[in-house]
Parts: sequence; C-alpha cells; structure tokens
Amino acid sequence: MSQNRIALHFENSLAAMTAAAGDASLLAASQAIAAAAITALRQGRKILLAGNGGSAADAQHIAAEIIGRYKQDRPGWPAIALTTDTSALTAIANDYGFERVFARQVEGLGRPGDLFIGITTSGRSPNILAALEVARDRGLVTIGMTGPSGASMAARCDHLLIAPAPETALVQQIHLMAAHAICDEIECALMA
Ligand SMILES: O=C(CO)[C@@H](O)[C@H](O)[C@H](O)[C@H](O)COP(=O)(O)O
Ligand SMILES: [Zn+2]
Repeated sequence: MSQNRIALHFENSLAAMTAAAGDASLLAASQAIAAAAITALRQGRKILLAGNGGSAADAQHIAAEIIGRYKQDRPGWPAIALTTDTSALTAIANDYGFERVFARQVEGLGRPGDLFIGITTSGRSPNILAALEVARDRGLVTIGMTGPSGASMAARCDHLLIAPAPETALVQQIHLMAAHAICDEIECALMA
C-alpha cells in the first residue's frame, strides 16, 4: 500500500512537471521574470524574496543560487531571503503582527528598481500579499509565484508565475523547476 502511495506520488509529480513544460504562459512568465532580474542586476539593484514554510525554503534556495552560484563561476550578485533573521522576524511579528514580517523588511531594505519575489502556493498568505503591496508602493518590481488559486495576485504583481498543479507540494516542485531555469537564464545572460 505504502509502496503504491509512493509510486502514485512520483507519477503525479511527473504529470505535473509535464503539464508545466507544456504551459505557454508559465514559460512566458519565467522568461519575463528572468529578464526583469537581468535588468535589475545589470543596474546594480538587488533581489528580495519571501515565502512561508516550504516556500520560505524555496526563497532561501533561490537567494543562495544568486548570491552564491547556480552553475557558473562568477561574482556574487545581491539577493536576500527575508525569512532567515529570527531576531527581525520575531520582533516584527511580536510588535506589529505576523502579517508585517516581510512588508516591514521590504520597507527597510527595498529601493526603487529592486525586485521583490513573493512566493505563496495558495496566493492567500497575508504576509506575502502585504509585502507585495509595500514593494509596489516603494517602486520595486513585484513578482509573484503561486498556484492556480493565486491568480488574483496579478493585481499586485508586475509578473505572476502560476504553476498549473492541484496541490501545494506539486506547485512548489514546479516553482523550483522554474526557479532553476530562471537562474540559468540570468547566469547565461550576465556572463555572456
Ligand atoms: O511545504 C509545505 C507543503 O508542501 C508547507 O510547509 C507549506 O509551505 C506551508 O503550509 C505554508 O504555510 C503554505 O503557505 P502558502 O504557500 O499557501 O503561502
Ligand atoms: Zn513541503
């Protein structure tokens, strides 16, 4: 039984990846996000990222690819995951509420022309929606990564990537696949 559940998970995962590979709007959004990041980094701007749970891990993963490296040896480029400073997170949550944990950091760190990437598979996490709002008000380029239920985030985002999958884990897997493709595109463009 357990073997079957695991095999089923693998098969569902493969189907989700196949659907993603054939989704023209997902590919276009990935391309647009890569282009926005390339422009920002060329201009000396930085990339801020945030998410909750597995998407917090994804935000950190993507920031590490950019400031460290994806595949190529090259200079470090500025990227910060807003999920890692427990002193800042606890102080902001304690004093202003959990909804402000990322918005407050965008307020302090974000400058016009920077990118803010908010990752929420449901499209409903209040702290990500609030951070996108602050980012937009402050002149950052706003990017959302979500799943099918997050389509309404388009109102707050310059670019919105929607992973076409029916559950959180599969949406996260597509996010990571897209993020790696975006990192590859950024590195190839900036190192050409
Ligand atoms: O990783 C997973 C599920 O795969 C969970 O930790 C998941 O990220 C958490 O439930 C998050 O709080 C979900 O938030 P969101 O993606 O809806 O914004
Ligand atoms: Zn997970």
